[in-house]
Amino acid sequence: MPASSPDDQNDPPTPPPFPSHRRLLPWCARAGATRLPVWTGPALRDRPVRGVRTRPLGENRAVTQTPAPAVVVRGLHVRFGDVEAVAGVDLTAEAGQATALLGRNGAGKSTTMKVLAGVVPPTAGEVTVAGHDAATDALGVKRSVGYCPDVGGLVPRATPWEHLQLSARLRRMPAWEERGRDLLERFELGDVAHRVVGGFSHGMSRRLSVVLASLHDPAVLLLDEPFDGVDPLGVDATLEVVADARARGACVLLSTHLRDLALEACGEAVVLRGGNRVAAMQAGELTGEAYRALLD
Ligand SMILES: Nc1ncnc2c1ncn2[C@@H]1O[C@H](COP(=O)(O)OP(=O)(O)OP(=O)(O)O)[C@@H](O)[C@H]1O
Repeated sequence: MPASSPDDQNDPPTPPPFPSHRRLLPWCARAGATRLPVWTGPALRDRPVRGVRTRPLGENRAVTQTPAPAVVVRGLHVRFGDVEAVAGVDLTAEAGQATALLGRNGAGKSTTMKVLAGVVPPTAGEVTVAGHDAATDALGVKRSVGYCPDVGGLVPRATPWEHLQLSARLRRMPAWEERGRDLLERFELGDVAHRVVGGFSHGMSRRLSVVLASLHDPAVLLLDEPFDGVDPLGVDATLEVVADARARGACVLLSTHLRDLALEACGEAVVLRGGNRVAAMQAGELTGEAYRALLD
């Protein structure tokens, strides 16, 4: 049996999964590569390179369109022991729409998001996400959504690349590496792709959580406080992910305290107070004055 096939001689060996661009070029030279492996390299946005993929997120990717409305919530109640966290929320969100969830601390935003993500069951009411009933088909809900929780969700001893690998494996995604690299680059996490996240700053962890939520192009994207502690470049990357999701027909729900960013990201706004929905309107109508009046 020959030591190597003709293909082996022509093809360079497989590169490490996420090499830094500095290590990649010597590797190609050593391997006698006649072609570069697919690699975007850091600072892609600032330094376009010939032959490097610059496809905008979302382009050429198949999307599972769900019939509108993608999210329906009717009379949602969530109780934790004696605490009524959500006390009668109604909400409808269409495919291709982004809706901001606003309200003071303890208003019930995160709890509503958790129900939409299929991680907390509704105590009462009707919740349908991408056609799946949250009370009876939590797994169907989980499969349809990408969820960035307000806190936690990351494994401190794993790296961003390992988080992506795990997420892709759980979702049985056959080809995800290029998408993963694109997202890490856009969120300026490419250089720390192999660093354990236990040492990440709060903003870095937030950015990685948005990356993980959007990796699989979910039909419903749920972002709970994605801007919290995030720098302006991270904010831009998050706005881009939201715009991309809307463009491919996904439904986005985004919880935040930052009214200005909510208006920038979303066309619709829902305001919660004391676990109740107190307003639903076009985001442009939510002036600072109107918002303050709704909070009091
Ligand atoms: N697991 C829990 N056990 C008991 N009470 C809870 C639990 N989760 C939430 N709550 C309570 O439910 C209410 C709503 O909390 P929630 O986190 O949904 O509010 P929020 O609008 O997201 O607030 P914030 O803006 O501060 O994140 C609060 O009174 C909170 O203390």
